[in-house]
Amino acid sequence: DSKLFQASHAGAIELKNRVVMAPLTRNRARAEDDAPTELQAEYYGQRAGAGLIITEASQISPQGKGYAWTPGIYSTSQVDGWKKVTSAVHAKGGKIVLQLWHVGRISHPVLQPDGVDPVAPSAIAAQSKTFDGEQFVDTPTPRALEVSEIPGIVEDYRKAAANALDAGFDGVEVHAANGYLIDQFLRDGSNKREDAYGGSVENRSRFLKEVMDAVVSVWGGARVGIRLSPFSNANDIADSDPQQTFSHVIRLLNEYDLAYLHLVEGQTGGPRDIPEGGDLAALYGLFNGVRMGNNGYERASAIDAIESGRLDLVAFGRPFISNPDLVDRLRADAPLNQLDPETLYGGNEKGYIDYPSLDEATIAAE
Ligand SMILES: C=C(C(=O)O)c1ccccc1
Repeated sequence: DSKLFQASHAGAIELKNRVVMAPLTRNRARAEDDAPTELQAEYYGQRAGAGLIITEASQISPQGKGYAWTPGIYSTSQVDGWKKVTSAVHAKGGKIVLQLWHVGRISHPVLQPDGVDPVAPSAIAAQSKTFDGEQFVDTPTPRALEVSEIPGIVEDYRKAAANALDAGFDGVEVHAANGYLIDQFLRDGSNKREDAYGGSVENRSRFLKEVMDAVVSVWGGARVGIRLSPFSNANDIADSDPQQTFSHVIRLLNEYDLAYLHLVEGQTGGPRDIPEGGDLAALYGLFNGVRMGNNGYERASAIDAIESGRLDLVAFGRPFISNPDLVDRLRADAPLNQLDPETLYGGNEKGYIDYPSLDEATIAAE
């Protein structure tokens, strides 16, 4: 058996193998209250063969919502929904952490409470779109946050982290990637503030530090992971020197003794190329804990990444959508179900909980 299938850990979280289900937005939360239901419990329960499941991004507050039908982690009904999910995964011997999300400027007034403008570090629109439940709409120019509003958002992260603890998760992942709020603060393309939260890399990392202080105060570092996408331009995010910015960020993160560092390697869900001056290995090398890599991994490249020591854990996104039993298939080097691109986002159980596992598929083929 390859080391990919051997037991491991992410901080205090014991894992039965080194295969991680990456966070995947599927836009299927219950419409009236953005809460997970039995449908999500079935979906995640089917995928409990993963060493670790990271849930889809879940907004920490109504202000943190940026797409139709994504789940929240700020209300009682949402926590009750997530309890169904964690129970289903634990019943199958799985481990699961929740990804804490605030979209910042990647939203639209129709998705915001009272139709207000989305917020961000600076009033700079992303050249991006979001889905409002009917159609794709351009993300508008956001309102720049007042310094006085920042403690309230940090408190929303703390409360959301506490809600995830109540819901029975094994930990949480802070979503600091893909051009959402934390990433908007980190990168100088989106953060033009002239106060303590902007300018130097220390100042641009201040919001992240305050969020980590809050989340770690609830969970302890050993059950908190973080996702970064140093070289991605998802949602029109950009930085003039990502290697310097993220080297500073990773050194800052070392003080928390986190469960893991999760890096998107290259463009999110796209090419794995690293831009001139970028050095992924150097970034992983700065981190003092477990290293998790994602983006386009397959069986051979995942085995190589683990056995070469370059990574400790490998996260798979799209393969887990169409293969609930991905770990069994990778171990057996069995064929994988193809993904149906039409049912990735939105909809119901079709393309969500109806992908067959190996034994079902074999029986069906007989
Ligand atoms: C949370 C997302 C991310 O991190 O990119 C996301 C959101 C909408 C569609 C796909 C992915």
